[in-house]
Amino acid sequence: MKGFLITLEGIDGSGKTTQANLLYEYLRSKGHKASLYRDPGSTPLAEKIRELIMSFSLDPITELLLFETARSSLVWEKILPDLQKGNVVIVDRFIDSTVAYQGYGREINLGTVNVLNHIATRGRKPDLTFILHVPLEVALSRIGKDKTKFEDKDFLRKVRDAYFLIQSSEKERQIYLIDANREKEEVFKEIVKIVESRL
Ligand SMILES: Nc1ncnc2c1ncn2[C@@H]1O[C@H](COP(=O)(O)OP(=O)(O)O)[C@@H](O)[C@H]1O
Ligand SMILES: Cc1cn([C@H]2C[C@H](O)[C@@H](COP(=O)(O)OP(=O)(O)O)O2)c(=O)[nH]c1=O
Repeated sequence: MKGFLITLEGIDGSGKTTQANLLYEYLRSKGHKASLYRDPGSTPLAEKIRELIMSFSLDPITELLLFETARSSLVWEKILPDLQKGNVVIVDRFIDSTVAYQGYGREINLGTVNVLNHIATRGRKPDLTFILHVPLEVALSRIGKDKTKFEDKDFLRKVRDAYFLIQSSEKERQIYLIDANREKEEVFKEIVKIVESRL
């Protein structure tokens, strides 16, 4: 399989974007061809869809389909071509977010979520996934006052538990649970060690 796909997952405020940026800069400094994307987003269409998702109150299925449409655009326009070129592709959120937020969080049938994830990604699974774990109170204090519709404590508790279930059930994948309630540099050291052992 060409290229290497790394995804960062975890509840809002767990530090994914911070670690994704650090990893991208690190890999480039080591001479790797690397790409950094966010899901939903990173194509003109997916960025528009991101705005729609965040600004409308949506029923769960419409929300699910919008996330999957954005992902399809990102996978087709960016991720698959970059992997084909042999890049290390880092994505801030991916399929596990949909299982956690729409599957467990919004209680949509998991089979439906998995089928749509498979269609949107053309079956390309991540080669390595980090789930960043922080206590809910820490995540909420990092987010601050400007909370989105996904950043309610009870909802995030369900999402947090879902990530634990994903990590313990998807045995055929490389999924690492990372204690992200530490200094950014400490968290990053652990991530880099794992990435280097896999590349
Ligand atoms: N290890 C950390 N310790 C303390 N604050 C952090 C840490 N990692 C990230 N932050 C801060 O928490 C906030 C959310 O981080 P971010 O990386 O955007 O998380 P996410 O992408 O998971 O929502 C930001 O203000 C960021 O600077
Ligand atoms: C990718 C994805 C994100 N989301 C949610 C999680 C986030 O609250 C929101 C926007 O993502 P994002 O801004 O990347 O999250 P964060 O606040 O952690 O930086 O979309 C889903 O509900 N399902 C999905 O499939």
